[in-house]
Amino acid sequence: MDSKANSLLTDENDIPYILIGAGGHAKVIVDILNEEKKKIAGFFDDNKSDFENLEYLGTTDDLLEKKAEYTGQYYFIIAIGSCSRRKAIYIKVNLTDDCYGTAIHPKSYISKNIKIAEGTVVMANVVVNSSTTIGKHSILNSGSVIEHDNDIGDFVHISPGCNLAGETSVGEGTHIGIGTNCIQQINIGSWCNVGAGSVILKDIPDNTLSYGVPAKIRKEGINCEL
Ligand SMILES: CC(=O)SCCNC(=O)CCNC(=O)[C@H](O)C(C)(C)COP(=O)(O)OP(=O)(O)OC[C@H]1O[C@@H](n2cnc3c(N)ncnc32)[C@H](O)[C@@H]1OP(=O)(O)O
Repeated sequence: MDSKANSLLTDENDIPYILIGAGGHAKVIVDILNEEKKKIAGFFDDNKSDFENLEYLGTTDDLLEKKAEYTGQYYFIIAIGSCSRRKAIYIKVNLTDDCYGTAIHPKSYISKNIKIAEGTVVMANVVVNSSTTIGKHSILNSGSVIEHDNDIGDFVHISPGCNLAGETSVGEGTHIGIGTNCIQQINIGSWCNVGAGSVILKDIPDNTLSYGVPAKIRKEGINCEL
């Protein structure tokens, strides 16, 4: 890759992005970065070398080998929908946190009074209200509403059309299924899987599968981190 042009970069907004992953989730991130008028320098993927007319840069092993030449020149996003795979790639490529950027759709509403950590992706029509914290490498998928004073962990996926009421927390790696609603002041644990269309009325412990209206625990001790 020609990095000469990058030595002329002066504005942080001009720093090009590199995606790790080239599936359906990555396609949506490409759209968001295009909407944000960000440049995309290419992608790494272990299985696919042809994606959205972007330059193929190699496998994650290649990235591991060549990462020094990318550091400080690009923002990376791990563009993989699975929470456990996203974390596994994060551990494997071992880039420092400042190597990661965010992708935030311009047609989302994000309160100025919140924190979103590096690597996180916010899709179209998302609302994030005041005093909420979103961890790193998480996904707020299309049309989800994260109310005030939420605490969303790292590697979380809030699927399209979910509504989380105020003062709710979601632990690391948890996937909340499409169209789920959650009342206020609920604690959802780490590495949980909540099924589509659930209504969460009670706290959900770590490592559980829950679903239904109201959501009930269907399986304990699941380890979707592995
Ligand atoms: C942009 C994107 O695409 S983002 C991705 C969005 N995707 C999602 O949100 C997917 C969420 N996944 C689900 O809801 C899945 O059904 C899961 C994870 C909850 C369960 O999957 P599995 O463990 O494979 O369950 P399985 O399909 O075997 O179903 C077992 C039983 O639970 C029921 N069931 C499964 N999911 C649900 C649900 N969400 N709500 C109510 N009942 C359910 C099934 O009907 C079945 O009932 P039965 O035994 O009476 O026939």
